[in-house]
Amino acid sequence: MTTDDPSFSPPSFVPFERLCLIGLGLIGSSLGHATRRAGAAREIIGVDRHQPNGQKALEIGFIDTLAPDLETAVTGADLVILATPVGAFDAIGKAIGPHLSPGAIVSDVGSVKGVALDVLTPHLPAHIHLLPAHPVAGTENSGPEAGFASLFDGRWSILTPPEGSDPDALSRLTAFWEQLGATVEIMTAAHHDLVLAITSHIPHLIAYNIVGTAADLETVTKSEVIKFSAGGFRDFTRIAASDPDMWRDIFLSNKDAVLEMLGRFSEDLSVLQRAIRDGDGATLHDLFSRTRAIRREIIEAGQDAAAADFGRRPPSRADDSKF
Ligand SMILES: NC(=O)C1=CN([C@@H]2O[C@H](COP(=O)(O)OP(=O)(O)OC[C@H]3O[C@@H](n4cnc5c(N)ncnc54)[C@H](O)[C@@H]3O)[C@@H](O)[C@H]2O)C=CC1
Ligand SMILES: O=C(O)C(=O)Cc1ccc(O)cc1
Repeated sequence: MTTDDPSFSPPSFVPFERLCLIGLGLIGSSLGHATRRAGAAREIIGVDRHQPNGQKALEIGFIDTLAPDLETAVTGADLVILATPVGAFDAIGKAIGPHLSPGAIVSDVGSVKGVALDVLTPHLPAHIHLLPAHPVAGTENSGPEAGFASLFDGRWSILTPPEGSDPDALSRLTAFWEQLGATVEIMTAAHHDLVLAITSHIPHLIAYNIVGTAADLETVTKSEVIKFSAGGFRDFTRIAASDPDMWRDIFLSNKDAVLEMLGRFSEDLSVLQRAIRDGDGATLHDLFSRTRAIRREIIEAGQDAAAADFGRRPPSRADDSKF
């Protein structure tokens, strides 16, 4: 755990009795596999709106029981994790609120954290510990068959506890993520959403846009785009293959931070546009040299930006003063 708050006690590992996973796709299934591997919960209950995904989860075996509905799923659970697109959180919070066990921890894995606090808080009784989380680990794939136990190994899991959160509950959730292989970082939801807007959300928007632009060109055929796609474009197509529901919800719920970062991005893009128009090679070369140095720093710190290594934490803390 990396936190400056002196009120936290070092996490000790006590497995949860009953983990409830709401949403059994890529992240829900990875949570199930990783929890089993670590022995971090004695029992795993799953529920999914899409019946075939629930059945598949049982068949693969990363849950013990498939609940017929949300109310049954959360009954008796001491840890409930929402692993659905963030747009579903409001309705789920409303449905589970009255059925949660006293003292249960409610968490999530959503890619936007302000929304988790805003929409879940009003639905939860005072005895519930709401502790939102975001594992910075994933792939472009979806569904229960896409998950795997090592997804969180060596990755960051960012926790965004609201002010006044119970230190023991926070300590237990921290220990849980550490058992799953992640390193926990604690920050405010607002700061998380700003940082992830530039490191994850805008890159996805750029990928969706560039692949869309290429697909819509009149003078270049789609088969030419496929045939001659160079490495850079292929990387964009991987990211642009990410789940449409999930990413629609991310952009709609992190609107302010994404628009703020998009404004900066557009300004910088205009500078490049002007440099190209003016034949200003020095400006282009200066930027490309600076960005090449950043890539080298990431690699030296052990954070290879290759797809499979997205979000992997460095072996020692990287100097993040430049980011
Ligand atoms: N895909 C990724 O790489 C990462 C995703 N996340 C976050 O994790 C969450 C889940 O994403 P994935 O697992 O990738 O999505 P996914 O599409 O693989 O799985 C989502 C599952 O939730 C189910 N679901 C949707 N609405 C539901 C509802 N109202 N009640 C019950 N089940 C419902 C779907 O049927 C599906 O099985 C999202 O909030 C996303 O922002 C976080 C880190 C990485
Ligand atoms: O596959 C990739 O490149 C990703 O970016 C995965 C990812 C998607 C969403 C997140 O909130 C965190 C990680």
